[in-house]
Amino acid sequence: MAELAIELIGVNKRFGEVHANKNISFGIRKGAIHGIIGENGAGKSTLMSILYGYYQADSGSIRINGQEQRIRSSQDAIAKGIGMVHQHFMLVDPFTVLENIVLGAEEGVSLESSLAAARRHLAELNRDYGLQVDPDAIVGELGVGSQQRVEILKALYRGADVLILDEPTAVLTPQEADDLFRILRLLKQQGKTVILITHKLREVLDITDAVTVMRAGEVVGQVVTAEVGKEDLADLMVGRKVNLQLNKTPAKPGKVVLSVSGLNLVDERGVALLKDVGFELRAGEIVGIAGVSGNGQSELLEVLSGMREATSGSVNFNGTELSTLKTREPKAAAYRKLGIAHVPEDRSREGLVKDLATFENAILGQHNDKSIRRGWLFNRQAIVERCRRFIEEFDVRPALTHRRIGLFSGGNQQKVILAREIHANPQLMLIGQPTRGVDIGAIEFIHQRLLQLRDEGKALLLVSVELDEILALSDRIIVMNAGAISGELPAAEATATSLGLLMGGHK
Ligand SMILES: Nc1ncnc2c1ncn2[C@@H]1O[C@H](COP(=O)(O)OP(=O)(O)OP(=O)(O)O)[C@@H](O)[C@H]1O
Repeated sequence: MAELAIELIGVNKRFGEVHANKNISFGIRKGAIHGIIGENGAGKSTLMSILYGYYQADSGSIRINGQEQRIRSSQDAIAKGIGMVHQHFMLVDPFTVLENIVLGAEEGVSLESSLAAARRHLAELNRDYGLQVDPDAIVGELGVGSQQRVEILKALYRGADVLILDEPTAVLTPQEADDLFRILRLLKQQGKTVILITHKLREVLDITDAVTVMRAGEVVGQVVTAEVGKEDLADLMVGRKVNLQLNKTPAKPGKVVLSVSGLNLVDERGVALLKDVGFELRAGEIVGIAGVSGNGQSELLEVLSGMREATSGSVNFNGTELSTLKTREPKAAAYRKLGIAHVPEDRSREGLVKDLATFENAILGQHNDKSIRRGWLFNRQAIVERCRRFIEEFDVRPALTHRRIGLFSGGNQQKVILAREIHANPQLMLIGQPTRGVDIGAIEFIHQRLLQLRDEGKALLLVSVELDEILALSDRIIVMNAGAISGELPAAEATATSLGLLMGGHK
């Protein structure tokens, strides 16, 4: 049997009443790609944060290459050969790749000599691992896929033998994800150990050698990937049978609810973010907007939800021209009153107030709703009661109305936002990345709920970087590239490849 790179033995971690890691024990083989999967809140990130020295375990021990080690900080983890690529990159945008890589790893030598040595070392790493990163490129000007490669380079430069990647493909196109996997396979070939946290079972099956499955803080399975299928993994994760196939009947589109034409948005630096965007959306249909992040989809949602003013163009919602709408309140509030709900892409910044309790978040944007007021005052009991219903219907875990929402895992936060927005009974729902970072059980639930809304006659505009999601839910698909619409396809005719090409700007 191959040696173990990492062994976790009886690791426990509590955050107050939440037992995030319960007596976790398992090993990771040297030179393997090891997947860690589990529902939201299962404890994956906590465990990896312990391994990377962010948190200290309450009890238990860690062996690296057979030696028991205490990892007191991230610097300590790096010194012991563990590197981590986070979901949110930790790079300095105005610096070059080379400067980013040297930053913090100068080790007392002069910057000049360390830069020259780093350049040589970088060229070797680039060659050995097929990373193809230009050392002189400005990081802020690189695409997401390249920035991720810079993070990998940074970890390798610091001597990582074990590389932890936390949901690395969440922001990548299918082509970029394939490229990342090529790199991970090269790392494996060269004897590196890779730990991959992901919610995507297809990736787990494609690339990992073994998988650890976590549920509610515990390890509930440790399997050899070649011996299992997608359904086995899904069932293990969720603890019940999961229906991976969506039950979707053909749409019955009704009247036009949203009509957008000639929409342009130019930012304060004169950069065109939206270019002559136009489309229609009908009641009872889901239109998906596919695209690599940063190609105008976010700005489109911002304009349609009233958070940002377009430079020119027309947005007509149910006969009301929104671009010239006169209101005394903020536009976003006025749009809500007209019947537009919004599930924002960045849920923690725009969808929630992290320091407020769940019940307070359950009514954001709906403060004028008479059923939760007593004259000028709020009816606190009614608000908590409404929140309790949301928690029950959407299976929010833990089921605590007064817990700070920021302490919930991403998937559970998303359920609270969806419950709130659906409760407003809108005619149009603008939905950004509905299942980003959300586990498979919750995705199943959210997808069914969105289809149900469609079948009830709502119009849904769905922005997602997940092509599988766009393909599964949409009736029509619009692709955006560089701020413009690069194509439109009926969902039945679209494939990941045809969309991927349009996303890259190929017509
Ligand atoms: N700093 C913290 N303070 C309090 N509770 C926390 C903290 N970090 C995590 N938790 C709680 O610990 C549990 C495990 O969270 P963790 O982030 O490890 O799960 P996860 O499996 O990584 O979930 P996800 O897939 O959503 O990223 C959750 O209930 C979470 O709310």
